Amino acid sequence: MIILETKDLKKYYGRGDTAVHALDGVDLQVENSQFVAVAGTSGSGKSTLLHLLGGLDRPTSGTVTVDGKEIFALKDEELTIFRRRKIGFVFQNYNLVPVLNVYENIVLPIQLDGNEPDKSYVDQIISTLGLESKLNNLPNNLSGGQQQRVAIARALASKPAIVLADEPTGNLDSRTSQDVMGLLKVTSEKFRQTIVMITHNEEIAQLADRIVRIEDGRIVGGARA
Ligand SMILES: Nc1ncnc2c1ncn2[C@@H]1O[C@H](COP(=O)(O)OP(=O)(O)OP(=O)(O)O)[C@@H](O)[C@H]1O
Repeated sequence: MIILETKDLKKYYGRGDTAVHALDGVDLQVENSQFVAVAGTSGSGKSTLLHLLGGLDRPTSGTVTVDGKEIFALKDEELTIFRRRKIGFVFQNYNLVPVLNVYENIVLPIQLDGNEPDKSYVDQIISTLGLESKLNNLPNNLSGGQQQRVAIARALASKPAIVLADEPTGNLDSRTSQDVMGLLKVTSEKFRQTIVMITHNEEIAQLADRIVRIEDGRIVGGARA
C-alpha cells in the first residue's frame, strides 16, 4: 500500500528570472512500513521536500497525499491537526522540551491531541529504544544519542502514518550515528513504521531499505516504491 505520494511537486522561492527552483516536479511514492532515505548534496532540495511532506510549508504547485488525504487541500487549522495525528518528526537538534522528563516528552504529542497514550505500545517503544532507566531524567542530563532516542520514541508513540527525520544523526559522532540508525531500522521493522529520512551522508543512507536521490530539485533515482 502506498502511504505517501507526491505528484509534480514544485517549490519556487522568489519570482521571475531570479526564482530558485528548490523542487522542480517531484513524483515520489513510499510504501507502508518502508524506511526510505532521501539523499543529496547541500542545496539539492532535501529540506524543502521534507517540509512539504510534513505540511510545514505549502508548495508552489503539485500535491502531497498522506494516508489517502491530500494535505494541501486542507485549511491551515485542519492541516495542523492532521500533522499532529499523522506525522512524527525527528530533527537534527532533538527539539525536546527541557522542563519535561523523558517520559513526559515521549507522550506529550498524544496528550496535546487530548488522548491517553497506549501504554503497552509506548512501553514497547521505550524498551526497544533502551530508555527504561532514563524515564525520570531531564533531557539536559542525557547524551546526544540518548536525546535522539527520546525524540524517536516521541515520534513513534502516537502511531503516525509516517515519521519524517531531518538529518537525525547530524549532531552525533559516527559510532552513535550507527547506533541511532540501527534503532531507526529496528523500529521501522518491529512497528511497521514508515520512515522518510533526509541525509547528505552516503554511509547513513545505505542503512535504509531504499535510497531516493535528489539533485537540483529533481529526483534522479529511486522514485518508485
Ligand atoms: N526560504 C528560502 N528562500 C530562498 N531560497 C531558499 C529558501 N530555502 C531554501 N532555498 C534554496 O532552495 C534550494 C534547496 O534548499 P534546501 O534547503 O531544500 O536544500 P538541502 O538539500 O536541504 O540543503 P542542506 O543539505 O544544505 O540543508 C537551495 O538553493 C536553497 O538556497
